[in-house]
Amino acid sequence: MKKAAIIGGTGYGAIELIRLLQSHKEIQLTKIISQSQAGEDLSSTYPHLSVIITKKMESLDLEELKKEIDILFLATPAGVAKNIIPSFQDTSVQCIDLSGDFRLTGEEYSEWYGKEPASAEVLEKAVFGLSDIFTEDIKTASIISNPGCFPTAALSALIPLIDGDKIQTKGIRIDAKTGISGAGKGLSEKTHFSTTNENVIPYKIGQHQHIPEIERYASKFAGKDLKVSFTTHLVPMTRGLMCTIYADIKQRETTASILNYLEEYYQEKSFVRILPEGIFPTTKGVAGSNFCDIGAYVDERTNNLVVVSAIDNLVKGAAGQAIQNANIMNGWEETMGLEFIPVFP
Ligand SMILES: NC(=O)C1=CN([C@@H]2O[C@H](COP(=O)(O)OP(=O)(O)OC[C@H]3O[C@@H](n4cnc5c(N)ncnc54)[C@H](OP(=O)(O)O)[C@@H]3O)[C@@H](O)[C@H]2O)C=CC1
Ligand SMILES: CC(=O)N[C@@H](CCC(=O)OP(=O)(O)O)C(=O)O
Repeated sequence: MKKAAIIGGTGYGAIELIRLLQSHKEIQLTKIISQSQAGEDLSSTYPHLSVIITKKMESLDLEELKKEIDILFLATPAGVAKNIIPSFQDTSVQCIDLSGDFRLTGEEYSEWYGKEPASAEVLEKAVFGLSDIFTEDIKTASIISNPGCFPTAALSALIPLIDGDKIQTKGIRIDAKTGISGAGKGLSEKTHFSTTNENVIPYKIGQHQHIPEIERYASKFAGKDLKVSFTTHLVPMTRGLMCTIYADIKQRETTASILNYLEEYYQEKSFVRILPEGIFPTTKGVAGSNFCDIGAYVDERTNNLVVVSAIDNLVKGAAGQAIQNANIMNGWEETMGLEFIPVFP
C-alpha cells in the first residue's frame, strides 16, 4: 500500500480526492494538509465526511512529508505547487499537481496567470497528465501536471481528430460550459446563488488561462502552432463541463466514419466513451464518474464537424484524472478506485 497526502485539504479538488481514494486498494490517504484548518476535523466543515474521515487535518511540514509519504496530491490554487514541488526533487515522492503551475512554458504562465513561473528545470520534468493520450510519458514521470478541466474535455475530442488529419487546424471553435464547482469553494459575487441561478454567464472571453494550454498540447499533434477560439460559460449546476467543438473537415467524411475513427483511437481506453450516432453526451451522463463522453456529427451540407465532449469537472477534470495518473505511474490497473457508474438521475 502506498501512502498519500493531499495539500489544500478543505478545497473541492481535495474533497473529491478524499471521496475517490476511500475505495482505492493501493493508496492509503495518511495526511490531509490544510493551511486554514490545521488541527481541525474535516467533518467540521464537511459533515458528509463524519465518521468516515476521523484523522485531523495537519499543517504543512515538508520534511515529514518527504519521510512519510509516497504520493503527494497538490489541490491548491495556481502559484502554490511551484514553490512546494521543487523540495521533492531528490526524493522518490511522486507529485501530482492539480493546478496550472506546470502546464505551460514559463513565458506563457507569466502571461496568462500573471505570476512568476516555476524554474525551467522543474518545468521540464513535469509531464502533462492527460491520462488517455500521454499514457506512455506518464508511466515514467515523477511530477504530473494534471490538465485543466476544460483542456481535458477539449483535447480529448480534438487530439485524435488532429492526429488523424481529419480536420483543418485553422478555425477551430470551442464553446464550453461549466458548473459552478469549477470555481472552487471560495465565495464570490460571480458564484453567488442570486447571480448564477436561472442564468447563463459568458466569462473570461478571449482571456481564459486554458487557451494556451489547449493550443500547446493540440499543437504537438498538428506539428505546427495552432490557435483556437475558446469561450466559457457558467451554467447553473454544481458539477459538469461540456465542450462543443466546431471544425472544418479536411476530406469527405460522414458521422459514422468519424465515430468509427474515434472508437478505434480510444479502443484501449476505459474512460473515453464514444457514443453511437445520434446520441450526444450530457453532463448528467458522466456526473460523479471518471468518464469523458464524446459524440460527433458531420454536417455534410457545410463540411463542418461538431464534436461534443462532457466530463465531471471534479472527477475526470481534476481528482479522478489525478488518481488515474497515479495508477499509471505505479503500474496499477488504470481503472483502480475509479470504476464508478455515473450518478443518475
Ligand atoms: N474545481 C475544479 O473543477 C477544478 C480545479 N482545478 C484546479 O485544482 C486546484 C484546486 O481547486 P479547487 O479545489 O477547486 O479550489 P478550492 O478553492 O476549492 O480549494 C483550494 C484549497 O487550497 C488551499 N489554499 C488556498 N490558498 C492557498 C495558499 N495560498 N497556499 C496554500 N494553500 C492554499 C485551501 O485549502 P486549505 O485552507 O484547507 O489549505 C483551499 O481550500 C486549483 O488550482 C484549480 O484551478 C483543476 C481542475 C478542475
Ligand atoms: C467556473 C470557473 O471559474 N472555472 C474555472 C476552472 C478553471 C480551473 O480550475 O483553473 P486551473 O487552470 O487552475 O485548472 C475557470 O474557468 O477559470
